[in-house]
Amino acid sequence: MIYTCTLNPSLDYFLEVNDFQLGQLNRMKTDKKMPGGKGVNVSRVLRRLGAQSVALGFIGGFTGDFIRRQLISENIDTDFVEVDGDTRINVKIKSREETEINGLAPAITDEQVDELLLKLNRLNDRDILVLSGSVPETLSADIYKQMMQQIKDQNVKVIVDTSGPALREAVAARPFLIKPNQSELGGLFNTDISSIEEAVIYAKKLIDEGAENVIVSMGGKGSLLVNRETAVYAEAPRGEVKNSVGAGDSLVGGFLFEYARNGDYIEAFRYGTASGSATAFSVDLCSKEDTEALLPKVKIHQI
Ligand SMILES: Nc1ncnc2c1ncn2[C@@H]1O[C@H](COP(=O)(O)OP(=O)(O)OP(=O)(O)O)[C@@H](O)[C@H]1O
Ligand SMILES: O=P(O)(O)OC[C@@]1(O)O[C@H](CO)[C@@H](O)[C@@H]1O
Repeated sequence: MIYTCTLNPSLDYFLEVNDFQLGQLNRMKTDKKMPGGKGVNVSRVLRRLGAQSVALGFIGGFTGDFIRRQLISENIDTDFVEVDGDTRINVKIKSREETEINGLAPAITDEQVDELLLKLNRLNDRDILVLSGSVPETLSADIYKQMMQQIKDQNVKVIVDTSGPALREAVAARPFLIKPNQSELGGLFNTDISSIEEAVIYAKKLIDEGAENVIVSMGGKGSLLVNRETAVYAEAPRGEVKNSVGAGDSLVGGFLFEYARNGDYIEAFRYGTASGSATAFSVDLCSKEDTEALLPKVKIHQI
């Protein structure tokens, strides 16, 4: 089974404004509320592609209820820990440019953390655990590392998609896969990464620090897969971008879906890149049909 864990999920409030003006009254053209947070998106992508998963993490309040109800309506299993405050609302403004304002997490107690950690005891070597998204302010930045250390003898494959100190700490616990985007990768080394060659150099440093596979997502430029054996670049297909929120989560979901199906890294990488692009070209997350139509357009280059 694939488990996704979202410590900081969100109700994503998407709104479209014709010509967004800072400091003015703007009126919306359209709006939409969606369950969000990186692990939640991975679960939704997996479902759309045809795979089951269990969504773990913390939810609370009316926004948390909304997320749970939406996931259940999409036939996604949930096993969240309830917290007292409301799950945050993240605002995604689409105008000439995309602007995001992500909210603050509700407080989480030590008992609630223990309740989540207890759920990990049931995982075994046939399971995959996706630890995705930011760490709530009230939790320790090394929480992902702690979770991985707790289950290290259960031989679970762990994927980590986060940034900053939480990612740096998690790398030391030897994840199967990490997926920083270009700026998150640069952020780990206090540098700006501007080329594929530079991204390979820094991805290799993360392999030396403990990650087994590193996928660097680079928006419209595509993505990079680096491990001890290979370094490959996938050129993303071109198309009209409708909403890039969740493109990175779709890359993770698509990779996992195909990897769980046939165990081939390169084909999984191609599928993930196509899923990311299919999401960027859709209003919601990718569909299986759109993803598979893009597969032949993802060009893989050995580096
Ligand atoms: N403009 C685009 N055109 C084509 N493909 C895209 C575009 N933007 C994203 N993608 C696809 O989606 C993948 C992931 O995108 P990106 O690097 O933006 O992830 P991210 O920054 O983690 O996104 P998010 O945090 O919103 O989920 C890319 O590797 C690419 O395959
Ligand atoms: O604040 P975080 O946890 O880093 O990111 C949260 C978020 O921006 O990421 C998802 C897209 O990847 C959205 O659904 C959600 O709003």
